[in-house]
Amino acid sequence: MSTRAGFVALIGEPNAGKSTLTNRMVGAKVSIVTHKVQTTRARIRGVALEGDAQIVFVDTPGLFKPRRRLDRAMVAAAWGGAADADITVLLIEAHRGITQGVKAIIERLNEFEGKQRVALAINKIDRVKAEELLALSKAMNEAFPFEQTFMISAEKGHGVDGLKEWLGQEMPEGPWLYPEDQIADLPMRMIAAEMTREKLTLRLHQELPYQLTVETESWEERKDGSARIDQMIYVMRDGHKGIVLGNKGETIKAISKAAREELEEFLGRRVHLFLQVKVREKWLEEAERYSEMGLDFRDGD
Ligand SMILES: Nc1nc2c(ncn2[C@@H]2O[C@H](COP(=O)(O)OP(=O)(O)OP(=O)(O)O)[C@@H](O)[C@H]2O)c(=O)[nH]1
Repeated sequence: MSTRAGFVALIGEPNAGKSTLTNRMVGAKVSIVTHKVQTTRARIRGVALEGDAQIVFVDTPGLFKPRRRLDRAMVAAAWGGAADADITVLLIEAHRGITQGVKAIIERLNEFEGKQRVALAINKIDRVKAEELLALSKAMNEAFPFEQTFMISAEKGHGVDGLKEWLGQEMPEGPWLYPEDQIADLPMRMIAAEMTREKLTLRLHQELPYQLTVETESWEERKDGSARIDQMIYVMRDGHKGIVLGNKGETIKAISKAAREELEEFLGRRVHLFLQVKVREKWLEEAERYSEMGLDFRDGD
């Protein structure tokens, strides 16, 4: 069977319904909310299956009109995420029409000059009358040549199947990006490891974050309702170990604190997190490391 897989960037103003739409497409399956795309430009909202296609929805945060330099840089990064995606879906709210925010997004879309495939999804159609909807769709298509226009209610489910079907068909041929069983329910141990890896990525510079991996080694539920979680950070060189630990262990302490706080928030209870660092020169070649990450390890890859 030939499979398809690709990325769909969901863009839209805050509150447009991006999360509601993703949850609906992903269905009962848990979305990988914490997983960052390696570039850290985009966040994965969820992975949906449509026939033989795997659709990875990525978020492009912060689509607002930037004033400060930093904000502009963030917005540029967000648009980078959209440029990397196979298809971009602009989600707008039917009852709000073409707002200033939507206008600004269209302006940016026009800068892609036809290099990016863009579809329009008018959401919350349950809040407007049919005539209004048609007028909005016409005005939007005059402002930008959308490849397709979908009218949906992410909350009620109307029109969502049509959108999903179309996205599935349009994904490029290729192997799935995530193994099927991993999407359904990403084990908590892996989510916890991802959280620590994210903190390492935020704190360490250059390529180091790509040269390490984090595994949850044990997870103990305690009588008082808290959890004790032990994780191992594998690095490739002694020097890297020193960097991860930091002066007097400062770096690892800060990472551990940040990861623990996020875990506590996620789990809604107290967590005791213990991190250790081990040098494992060849972890990239060890099959076991891959299965822990939910990836297939094949000889010769
Ligand atoms: N009436 C109606 N409300 C909807 C629909 N879809 C989403 N909403 C509501 O719109 C609000 C925002 O939805 P979210 O999915 O959180 O929006 P979002 O775009 O993910 O927001 P950010 O994560 O802040 O960017 C929620 O209160 C939803 O219940 C819809 O089809 N109809």
